[in-house]
Amino acid sequence: MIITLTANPSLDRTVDLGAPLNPGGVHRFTADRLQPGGKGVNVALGVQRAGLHVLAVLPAAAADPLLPLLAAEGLPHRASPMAGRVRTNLTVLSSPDVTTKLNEPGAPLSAQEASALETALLDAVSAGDDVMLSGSLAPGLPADAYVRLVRAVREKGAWVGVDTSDAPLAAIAAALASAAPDFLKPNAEELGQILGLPGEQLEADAERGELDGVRDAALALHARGVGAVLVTLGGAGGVLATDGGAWYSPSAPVEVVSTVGAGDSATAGYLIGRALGEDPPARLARALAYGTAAVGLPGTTIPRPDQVRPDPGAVRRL
Ligand SMILES: O=P(O)(O)OC[C@@]1(O)O[C@H](CO)[C@@H](O)[C@@H]1O
Repeated sequence: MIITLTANPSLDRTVDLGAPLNPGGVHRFTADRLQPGGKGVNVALGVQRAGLHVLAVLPAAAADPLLPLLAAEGLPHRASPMAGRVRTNLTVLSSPDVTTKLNEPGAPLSAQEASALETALLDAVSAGDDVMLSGSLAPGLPADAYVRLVRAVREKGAWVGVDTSDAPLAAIAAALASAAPDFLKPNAEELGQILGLPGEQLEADAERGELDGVRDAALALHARGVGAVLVTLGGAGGVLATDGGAWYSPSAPVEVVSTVGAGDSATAGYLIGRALGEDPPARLARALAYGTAAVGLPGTTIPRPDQVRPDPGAVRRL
C-alpha cells in the first residue's frame, strides 16, 4: 500500500480575477473553486486515480469541511484528532498568467494531537509499504518531525520518501548520515536550500540546458544516502539521480492553467512507476508527464492516468 502523510493539510481555494492583480485595489472574482489540498493529499489522489491501494493520513477534526471533500473524491483517509480547523490556502489567478499563492500557517497542533498524528501514521504502516511524508509541518510539530518519522517508518520495514521545504528540509539534510530517506523530491528552490545555492540560478541554468549543477547536487545527495532524488525544474523538466546514475527529461510543452499541485503530481507519477516496477528513466518520464498534465488542469486538480502521456524516449542520461 502507498500511504501519504499530510502534516498540514488544506482546503485549496482558487479564485480567478480575470484581470491583472492590482495591490490596494478592489477585485471581483470571475471564478471560485474549493478543492481538498495539502501535498500528501494531492499525492494520494494521483495514486488513487491510477487504481493503486492508498491511504491518506492527516490531522482534521471529525466535523472539518475537508473530510467530506476527501470522501467525495473516494479517497481512503485516516484523520487524527485536532481541535483547530484545517487551513484554507488561497490561489489567486490574475492576468497575464500570474499565479499568487497565499498559504495560511495552519492551526497549531498540541503535543497530544502531534503524537496522535504520529500514531495514526505508524499504526497504518506495515513492512513493504511505501510512505510519503509531504508538505510543511503544522505549527506545534518540531522541525525534525520528519527525521523521526523517517527512522520510525524504516524500523517498520517500509520505504519512505519526503517532500518538504525550509526548516523541516534543513532538518532532513542535517540528518542524512543517520536518517536518509529512500526518496527526496526537491524543486530547484528546495535543492538550493539544501545546498545553500540560489534556486533561481539552478532553474535558470536548467532552462539554458546547463544541467551540471542540478545533476551534481542530486548525485551528491544520493551519495549521502538518499535512495533516489527527483528534482523538478518547472517548465525546464526534471532530473532523477539514483543507483546507476542520473537522467534528465524535458517537460512536454503545455498551456499553463495552474501550477499548483504539479510537484505532488510528479511525486504520484514516480510512486506509480515504482509500483509498476519501472526502471528509473521510465519513472522519471512518468513523473514529468504527471507534473505536465497537472499544469494544464485548473486549481489543485491532480491528473487521471488517461490525461498523462509519459515519453520515455525523451529521457537522456546525464
Ligand atoms: O504550505 P505547504 O504545506 O508547503 O504547501 C501547501 C500547498 O501549497 O501545497 C499544495 C501544492 O503542492 C497545495 O495543495 C497546498 O495549498
